[in-house]
Amino acid sequence: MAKKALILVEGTRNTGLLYIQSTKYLGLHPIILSANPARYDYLAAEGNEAVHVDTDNLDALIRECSRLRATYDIAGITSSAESFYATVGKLCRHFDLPGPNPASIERCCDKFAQRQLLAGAGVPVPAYRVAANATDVESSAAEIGLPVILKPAVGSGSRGVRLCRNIDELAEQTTYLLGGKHIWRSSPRILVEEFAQGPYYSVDIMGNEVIGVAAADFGRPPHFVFRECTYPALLTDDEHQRIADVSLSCLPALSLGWGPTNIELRWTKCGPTVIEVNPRLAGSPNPEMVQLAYGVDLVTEHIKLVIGDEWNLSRRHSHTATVQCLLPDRDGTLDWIDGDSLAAAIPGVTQVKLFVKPETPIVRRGDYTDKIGHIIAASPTRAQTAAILQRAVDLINWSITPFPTAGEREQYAAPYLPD
Ligand SMILES: Nc1ncnc2c1ncn2[C@@H]1O[C@H](COP(=O)(O)OP(=O)(O)OP(=O)(O)O)[C@@H](O)[C@H]1O
Repeated sequence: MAKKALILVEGTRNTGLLYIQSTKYLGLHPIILSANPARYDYLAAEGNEAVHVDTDNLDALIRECSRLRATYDIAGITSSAESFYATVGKLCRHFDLPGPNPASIERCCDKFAQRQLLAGAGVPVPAYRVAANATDVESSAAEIGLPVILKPAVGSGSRGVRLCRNIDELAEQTTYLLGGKHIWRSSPRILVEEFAQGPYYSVDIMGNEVIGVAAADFGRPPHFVFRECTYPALLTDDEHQRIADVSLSCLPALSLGWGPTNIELRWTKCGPTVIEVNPRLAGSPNPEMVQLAYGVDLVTEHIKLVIGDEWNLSRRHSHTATVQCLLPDRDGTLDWIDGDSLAAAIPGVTQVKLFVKPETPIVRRGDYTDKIGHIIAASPTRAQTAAILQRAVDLINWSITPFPTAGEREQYAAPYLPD
């Protein structure tokens, strides 16, 4: 009998590995299709099967999956990467496998189209405009009123997202987005949005069911780099219900509801306001934290759905899990970083990850790549988790020597390619 395999189209820095591990846990053989398998260090390290293919080309992907079908029983196709999730939907349709609706995913990934659909359905969203040039940005900001958020209409990881508090910041960010530093995959479109002020919440939905709600905060403005995130968010029953209701109202508005959806909100003076609907699982470490807090393994349950099995979303416990991100306070060369082993040895610390090695240049871009590591702690109570995490964080130290010349900073701050 042919071996059962799960095809993963590309991946993400951390969640991709979770998908591989869950695939194996379910007794399936993972096969990764990638335009550049070398970009995932976890592929070589674990001896996983990777096939080199142009993942931007649907026909090439169909050919490759057809070829693999000669050897394997393909149980399902999925991805942890948002930019390939619509393609996954098309592949699933082609091979008659369970999968997301590709048209819904495509619409949802366009933040302007998403805003229009949500606003049209009466879901609370910040005021928004779309702009293609500096003049449009200025007039949109004038209509909405400062402060505003500027962000690319398509993107993830907070890349290019910035709070603009005055005209100078607005001009600076417009130049950044349109002046060649930001890489656009299609013609530039900038969203200009009202700054929805208030606490931030992230909601994990599977199908039509809210599984978890986290509260998070960010490093220093004008950027939005996650600093800390806790499951479950501290909410009254009524607040939880209002967040769940607004979140679930996004699904019919966007024709979503198959598999995982992650919704980001802020609780403004008008109540829960939707910042973004992501038509996929939240990125790592959220799935790990959902497992610690509620005992539900979202990645494994997603794969069960993908291969046509029944998922089990029942909560097994109610703990508090918090991640603290390690954010550098300056640019320069990382001389050393230590304390990770000591921190990891503290009971209740479940994960200590460092993403950088000594001698690495650190250039903060104001997005998710600024994180140099994170620590996760979990325990049955909120107070205990906070105390464990504080002990662990206090053990991690590092030193960064500023770059000697501005030129050196520029050299490392060269534009980077999207995932
Ligand atoms: N209009 C807004 N009002 C308030 N905060 C906002 C607004 N737009 C974006 N943000 C903040 O910026 C962060 C990143 O924005 P957004 O989610 O749109 O970008 P992204 O690139 O899709 O990021 P991610 O992949 O993390 O979801 C949000 O988590 C939110 O905290």
